Amino acid sequence: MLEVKQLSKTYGKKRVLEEITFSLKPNEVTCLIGLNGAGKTTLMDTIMRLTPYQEGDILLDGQSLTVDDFDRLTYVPDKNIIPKSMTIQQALDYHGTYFAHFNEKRAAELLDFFKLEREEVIAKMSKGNRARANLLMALSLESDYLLLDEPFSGIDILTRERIASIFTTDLLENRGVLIATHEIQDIEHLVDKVILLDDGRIIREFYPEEVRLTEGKSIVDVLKEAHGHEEIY
Ligand SMILES: Nc1ncnc2c1ncn2[C@@H]1O[C@H](COP(=O)(O)OP(=O)(O)OP(=O)(O)O)[C@@H](O)[C@H]1O
Repeated sequence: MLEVKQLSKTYGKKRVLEEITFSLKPNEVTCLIGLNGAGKTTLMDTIMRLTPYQEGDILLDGQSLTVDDFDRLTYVPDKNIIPKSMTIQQALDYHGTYFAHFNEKRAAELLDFFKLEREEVIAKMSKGNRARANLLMALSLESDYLLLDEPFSGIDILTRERIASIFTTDLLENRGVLIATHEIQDIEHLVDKVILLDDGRIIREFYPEEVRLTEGKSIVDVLKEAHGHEEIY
């Protein structure tokens, strides 16, 4: 289990994460939602130690996360992670050379799933195909937890559906997934747990299936309600 405990972070004098506590379990898809600037990317960057934090702890299976643990976590940030001059094949070779936990068989399955060609050059690909290529590289690495920041941003509905459908295949095995997205409707049916961030704080953590059954509300309803916009949005 990956646990974030009482995590607080400031940028200069501004506190952007405030006593964040939650956990990710294997086999569970957790969706991180919140309006622009709520702190979703900062939280992911902080977990991955791309930016320092001031208070709190991040634990993996009960022990504080160390640099040796980072091959158990894969992060797909909200930007292209592959040098644009590379072909898909070159990027796969690069990953195979530098990451001991690269799984070539998995990469071949994902190429097929995402309908990508090995000779395609990243620079010449559409945004949607680049998003698929990023996921291809990330998911070809064996890891226990997957952190995805806005994997659907700027991507057409069919490509979004194709990407989202990866969660229903066994290509993810039993990873714990944290996914930050504004495209909530695309993954509503796949999400086990939701964390609602507002201004650096968790203001609600819930199981959408439970909320649907007991309150008749969707994830978007809960988000709108939290911000007092039941009628508009
Ligand atoms: N490098 C930085 N320096 C200073 N402040 C920053 C920096 N990065 C982010 N922030 C601030 O931290 C807060 C959280 O930003 P963050 O990008 O994490 O939000 P987000 O929820 O991911 O937003 P979005 O949905 O727009 O991607 C914002 O107030 C933002 O201005």
